[in-house]
Amino acid sequence: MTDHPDRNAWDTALTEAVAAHRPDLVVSAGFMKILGPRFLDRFTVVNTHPALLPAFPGAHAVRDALAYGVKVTGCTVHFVDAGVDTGPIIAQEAVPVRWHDDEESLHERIKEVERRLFIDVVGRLVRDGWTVRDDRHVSLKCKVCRTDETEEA
Ligand SMILES: Nc1nc2c(c(=O)[nH]1)N[C@@H](CN(C=O)c1ccc(C(=O)N[C@@H](CCC(=O)O)C(=O)O)cc1)CN2
Ligand SMILES: NCC(=O)N[C@@H]1O[C@H](COP(=O)([O-])[O-])[C@@H](O)[C@H]1O
Repeated sequence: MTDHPDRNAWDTALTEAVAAHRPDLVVSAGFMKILGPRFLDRFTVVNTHPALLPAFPGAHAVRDALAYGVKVTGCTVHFVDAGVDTGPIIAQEAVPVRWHDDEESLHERIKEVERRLFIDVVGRLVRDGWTVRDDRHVSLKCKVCRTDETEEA
């Protein structure tokens, strides 16, 4: 971002650079910048966040969860919208907080879950598709039974 005069110019440059690859889906993990409106208008973006949203949004989720004293945290895979970690939630998984945890140990345990969950969810999104109800509620399609997962619930 320091190579551009402002966020708008960065947003435009990033959009054009990624568009050259013609992605069907953009995924972000550890991308620590807020994506701009031009980028989000052009691409569907999926992000992994190291907390159980809506709890602990932002750039320091693991630190904030520890400071709050939660006993359970986790990770969230979500679509990215113009807000900060406010996009529709696709999947979540809980991770227990241990009494001896510090930010590094807890974050590493969360990452172990993310590495599996993120890959699984992105794979299912691109293979089987998804639906979003009321602009908020995401259902992954079940290829075998050809229904939305939530219809089975
Ligand atoms: N428009 C969006 N862009 C991004 C989102 C999002 O939800 N909406 N998620 C992030 C990833 N992320 C959390 O998962 C996240 C990353 C960074 C920040 C943040 O506050 N960044 C600051 C700079 C912080 C720093 O450099 O330490 C900033 O951009 O001003 C919040 C959430 C991916 N992009
Ligand atoms: N708010 C965004 C955020 O905190 N993202 C987090 O950065 C880590 C990247 O791990 P890595 O550096 O080992 O790839 C991941 O835990 C991801 O959820």
